[in-house]
Amino acid sequence: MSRGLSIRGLTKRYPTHGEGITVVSDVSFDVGNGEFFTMLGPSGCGKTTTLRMIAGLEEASSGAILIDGQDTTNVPARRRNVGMVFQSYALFPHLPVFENVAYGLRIRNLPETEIRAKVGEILDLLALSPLADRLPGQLSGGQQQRVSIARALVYRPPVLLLDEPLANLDAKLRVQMRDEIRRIQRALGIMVLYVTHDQEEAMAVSDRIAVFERGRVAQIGSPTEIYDTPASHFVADFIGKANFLPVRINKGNPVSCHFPSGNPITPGRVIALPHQEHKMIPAGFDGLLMVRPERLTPTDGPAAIAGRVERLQHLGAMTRCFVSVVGMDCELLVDLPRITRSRLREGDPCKFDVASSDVALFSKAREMQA
Ligand SMILES: Nc1ncnc2c1ncn2[C@@H]1O[C@H](COP(=O)(O)OP(=O)(O)OP(=O)(O)O)[C@@H](O)[C@H]1O
Repeated sequence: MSRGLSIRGLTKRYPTHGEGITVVSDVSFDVGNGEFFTMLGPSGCGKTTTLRMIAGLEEASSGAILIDGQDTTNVPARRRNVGMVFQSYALFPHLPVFENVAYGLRIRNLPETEIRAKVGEILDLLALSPLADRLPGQLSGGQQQRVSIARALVYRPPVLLLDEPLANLDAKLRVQMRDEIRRIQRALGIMVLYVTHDQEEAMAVSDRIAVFERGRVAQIGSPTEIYDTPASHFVADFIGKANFLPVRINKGNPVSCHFPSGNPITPGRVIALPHQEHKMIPAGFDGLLMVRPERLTPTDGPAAIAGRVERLQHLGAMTRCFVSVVGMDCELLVDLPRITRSRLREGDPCKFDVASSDVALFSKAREMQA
């Protein structure tokens, strides 16, 4: 029997006047016990709908949801043994913290001693014990969200589902709380399925991420895999910062092209090019070279890219340079560690180099069609 969660071909269609709309399309992934798995994507791409189908709050149009090998696709929400935390905390305003957390255990008629022990333990874990007698209205947003997490965890569900749990918190608290959620997940060794549209948050907490694009999974991988080897233009653009330079592709194997400066390069990765399987790319085909801003290094020697520093942004540990590329109508982002920034001034000509292993080539035509 396979352990963990298995999603197979999950699809959700809503009937509308015409043919209906498909908001989740053939989504499949596996999540292991104890894994922190995040569904990431822009607003409206189907993350919440997928999570709600896993929770049993939304009926799947087709596909299957298996927990520890058991098909739970048609099991009602209350019998699924998953905990769910929503963006809105949904606490009972008239009940103190302790009773908010104890509520679900009370309606299940657990003995009082057991309730006290279970609630006490989870309040300790979330550092909420000193606040046990307060009403939700007397708590900060972050504390209220911790109570709602405690309430979901008190049953010790093997799967915890979190839908944008930090959306209502300010930036600093969001960072604190995401680390807290990760700590609790590790301490309890439970599986967490997390939904966010914030790529930095996803990168910071997840073991693996599924990037969603218009109802489909565009890529699944560890944060490093997704950042270093994005599977498509969409993923490269959505995760972190990326420069895309239009280039003409040379015919040949391996595929090569030229930087705007005229320097040839054989990209470390070639992604989604037509005819790629035959290794015969039509000469003169348009492509996009992708390079991350921190992979560009200033040089005095022969350079891949020549330009002019238009603007410098000092961001503390690093400096972000906005560079206009010679002979091209495009702006390049270059992130430099603070230590090297003194070499560049606004208005100066500048040259940058990049290793071929740090360059990926995408098909421009195909991305335009998508
Ligand atoms: N009852 C419904 N009928 C028709 N379309 C719906 C219904 N519920 C949701 N949708 C549509 O399904 C799509 C996916 O919604 P969903 O909430 O899953 O996206 P999301 O990725 O979680 O976005 P967000 O981050 O904004 O919550 C959206 O385009 C939404 O408008």
